[in-house]
This record gives sequence, structure tokens and C-alpha cells, in this order.
Amino acid sequence: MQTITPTKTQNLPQLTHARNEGMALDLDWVAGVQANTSAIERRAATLPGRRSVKKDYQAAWLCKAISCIDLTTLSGDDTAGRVQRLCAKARQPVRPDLLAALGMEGLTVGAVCVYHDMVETAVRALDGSGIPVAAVSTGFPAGLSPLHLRLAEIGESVAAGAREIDIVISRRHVLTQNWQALYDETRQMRAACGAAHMKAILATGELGTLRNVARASYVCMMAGADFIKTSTGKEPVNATLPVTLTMIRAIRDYRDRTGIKVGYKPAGGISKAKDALVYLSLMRDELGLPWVQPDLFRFGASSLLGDIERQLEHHVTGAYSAANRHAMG
Ligand SMILES: O=C[C@H](O)COP(=O)(O)O
Repeated sequence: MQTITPTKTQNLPQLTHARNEGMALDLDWVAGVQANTSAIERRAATLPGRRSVKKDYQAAWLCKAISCIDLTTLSGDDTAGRVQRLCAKARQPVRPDLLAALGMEGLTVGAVCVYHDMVETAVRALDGSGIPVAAVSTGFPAGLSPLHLRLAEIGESVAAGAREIDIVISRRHVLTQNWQALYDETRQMRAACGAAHMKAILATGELGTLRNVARASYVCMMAGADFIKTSTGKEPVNATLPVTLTMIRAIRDYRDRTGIKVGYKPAGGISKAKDALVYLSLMRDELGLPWVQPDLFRFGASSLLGDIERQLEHHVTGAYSAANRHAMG
């Protein structure tokens, strides 16, 4: 991988591109989308074995990864205290002496991601930091509550201060190939988000085939998604490399045909620094350096930061600390 220069303050996703306003649903385009599963799986299998960056370059990429994390807690037993501790970690993701040694003072995560009920707590806890709060809305994780309630939930999350909304799509519309229904619903959600950025969670582990993943990606982008996101973290299978290749190639094709850049968020089960490096490298190879910035790339992850911090500590001090010294919330 070539050298990248991490920016020190990643507070706001400062858009370097026009927002995706969406377009009319193009059913012919959707119908023409295919996915060559065996070729995608073959290519994905080669990715983890590729030679990785080392030493200072690796530390720089790991700092970049931190700036792209949506630091997440989405548990039934979330409390205000846990969210406040998570927000403190978001502001200071790595020990100050380590950041000073790396010349990365001021580094923060990309956002904090919580359930609607925790939005106000997180907004207060992040006050003055510039770190946005992302809310999972629309009846997360299944998305099976009535549409008017899902839309109202978006409005309430935005009113509570969420600047990013992670919506869940209706899997049943994908499984029945009802692209019009998926488009109409997602379009209404995008309108309800207003100025807040919308990440469309496909729940790829429940979509059956990579072709469905690809088609759902296009429909969500046509409906105006600012990001497409793999998973809620609650499906039996969450972010994978074959799904990632499928989705980011859809993003590339959408950019080539419309000129519009849509972001990508793999989420669920990404907990190791070495995996984060594979994702960043893949984004750079397939889409280019703009897609390794927080305005176009995020990791949805609850525990990845802890492992990255351990690796950075080892880089600076030569020693590893125990994983339990890196609690998130
Ligand atoms: O969107 C984020 C995911 O729910 C986080 O999943 P994780 O706990 O497996 O990192």
C-alpha cells in the first residue's frame, strides 16, 4: 500500500463531494445487474493474504482507520453511563501519550452510533467535539414496524440531534424483487432525514444472493442513500469481503454513470486491526483514496478500536497490553 497522510482532526465528515440526491428508479438498470459469485469469492479469498504495510505506514493506516470508525453500542442493556463512557472514548480514542508519540494529537473517531433513545445523551456527551451522532432508526434491526412509525422515528432522531441516520431496508422487498417498493420506501426515509446523512443498511446476510445485494445497493443509491452499509451487526452473517466487493463495485459503477460518490460502511464482526487494514486497502484499490476518508468510508464496529489501540501501543512502546485494558463503554 502506498503512504497516506492521516488528518489530525476528523470531527465532521466534511464533504469533498456533492451529496447523493438520488434519481428516478431505473428498473432496466437494476434488472441488468448481475454478480459473478464464484469470481467475487475467488478474488475475496486472495485479499487477507496480501502483503500488508509495516511499521510507521501501518501506524498511519491504523490512525486512518480510527478516524473512520462509527464507534457503536447497540445493546438492549445500553445505559446513559455506558454511552457517556463510549463518547469519552470517541473524543480520546487512544492514550494521549501514544497519540503524541505518533504526532496524532486531536485524532477522534468518525461518529458515535447508538439507538434513538441514547441520541440526546450522546449529543450532550460529545458537545463541542464536532463528532456527529448516528442513530439507528426505522425499527432497527428488523425494520418491520409500520412505515409511518419508522419515518416518525427518523424525524425524532434528527430532532434529538442525530446528524446521521442508519436506516434498515425492508429485506422482504428484496427477496420478492419488489424494487419499486424498496425504492419508494427508502426515498421517503431519505426525505425524512432532511439534512442528516442517510446510511442504508442492507442486512446482506438476509438477502440470499450477491445479485440481490448488488441490486439492492443500486436501488438504495437511486433513492438517495449517502452511504450503503452491509449489516446491523445482528444478522447471523454480517460484513464479509465478497459482499464488500459486490457493494463497492456497485458504488463505482454508480459513480461512473452519474458522477455521484456514495460512501460505504461495512459493519458487524470487524474487530481486528489487520482486518481493518484489508478493508482500507480494498477501498483504495477499487475506488481510490477519496474512499478512505470518513466522509466516504466508515467501519461500524463496537470493539475494533480496542485492538487498533493495542497495535498502536505495541508500535510505540514495543509491548502489548491486555485486551481488557481497552474497554469501550
Ligand atoms: O453497526 C455496527 C454493528 O452493530 C457493530 O457490530 P459489532 O458489535 O460486531 O462490531
